[in-house]
Amino acid sequence: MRHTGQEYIAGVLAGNRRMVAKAITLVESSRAEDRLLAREVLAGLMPHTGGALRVGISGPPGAGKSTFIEVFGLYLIEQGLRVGVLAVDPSSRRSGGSILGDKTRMARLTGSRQAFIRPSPAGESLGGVARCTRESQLILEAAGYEIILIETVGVGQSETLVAGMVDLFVLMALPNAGDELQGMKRGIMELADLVLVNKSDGAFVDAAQRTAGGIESALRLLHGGSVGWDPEVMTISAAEGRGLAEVWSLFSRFREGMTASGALAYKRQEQARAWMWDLVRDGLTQRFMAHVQVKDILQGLELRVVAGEVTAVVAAELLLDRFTDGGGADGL
Ligand SMILES: Nc1nc2c(ncn2[C@@H]2O[C@H](COP(=O)(O)OP(=O)(O)OP(=O)(O)O)[C@@H](O)[C@H]2O)c(=O)[nH]1
Repeated sequence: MRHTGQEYIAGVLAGNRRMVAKAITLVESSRAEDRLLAREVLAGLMPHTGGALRVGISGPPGAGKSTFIEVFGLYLIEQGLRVGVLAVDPSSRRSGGSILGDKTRMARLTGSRQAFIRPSPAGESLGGVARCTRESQLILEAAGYEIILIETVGVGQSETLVAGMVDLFVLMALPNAGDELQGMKRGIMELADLVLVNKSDGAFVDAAQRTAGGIESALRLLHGGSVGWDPEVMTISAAEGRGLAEVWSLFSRFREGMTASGALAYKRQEQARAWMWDLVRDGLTQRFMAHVQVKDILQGLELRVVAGEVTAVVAAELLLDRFTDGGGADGL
């Protein structure tokens, strides 16, 4: 049965898990009628959002992100909090599976009534995944989830997207004394508000300390992280559940400090502004590609550009003219 916008809104605000799941399915749909309904639902929920701490977690495969999210999520629940977990996983398109896709990986957290875990939507472009994740985040906030953890796998573009939708961005690293930055690109290190060197247990404790020291020096030179916050480095062991209270206390310190200084409000305002422009750009591209007059000549023109018969500049101008006045001089 199809629900009305009001039913979605009331269900989500009441924290009804089934309605939360359905509302996320709704925003994941790209059908025109679903988009219209999703817009109504999101507008109704909007005044009830913004209360959660939004955290992005990234790092190379095998760093222990899933293990950490499971134990940290359970720790937060013990503190009386409700936790939402989302993923931005561009690889889910190809493999069909995804981070979080396999629920056995976070079995205990998945089983908790205080947690809501949603894998990355499949079959979407990275921009599409980002849109769904942003909208799902709003739904979870309106439903009363107080901490939203957004996991992403380290492939560059997805980190930048996630960093653009969260308050605090965490990078997870492995103890590896020989290569303290572990091939992490400078641009990604610059996004980090906190670097967690995981697996600081057993034989890895010393290596983890050395890695943390190396990363600390690198961070000092980078001057990265959120405006108004100096990035920090900590060693933890997700497997042994060590460091969870310290991570939570850092999150709280981040939120309090950034709220008091106004930096968090400013960051969110700028994120909203950038999000709007992302949507305008995406929408324009979609409309451009679907424009009849543009479609008429697009393919042929592209081939002529590739063949060197028409310059890119002339071709682009011609296409844009067609788009804006539906005609344009065909002076080729
Ligand atoms: N020794 C040790 N092993 C850990 C720790 N955390 C995770 N692991 C192990 O490291 C492996 C990878 O952990 P995951 O949590 O799946 O890592 P991930 O970063 O989510 O990996 P991807 O989803 O592939 O990106 C698993 O075998 C974990 O059991 C830790 O703190 N100490």
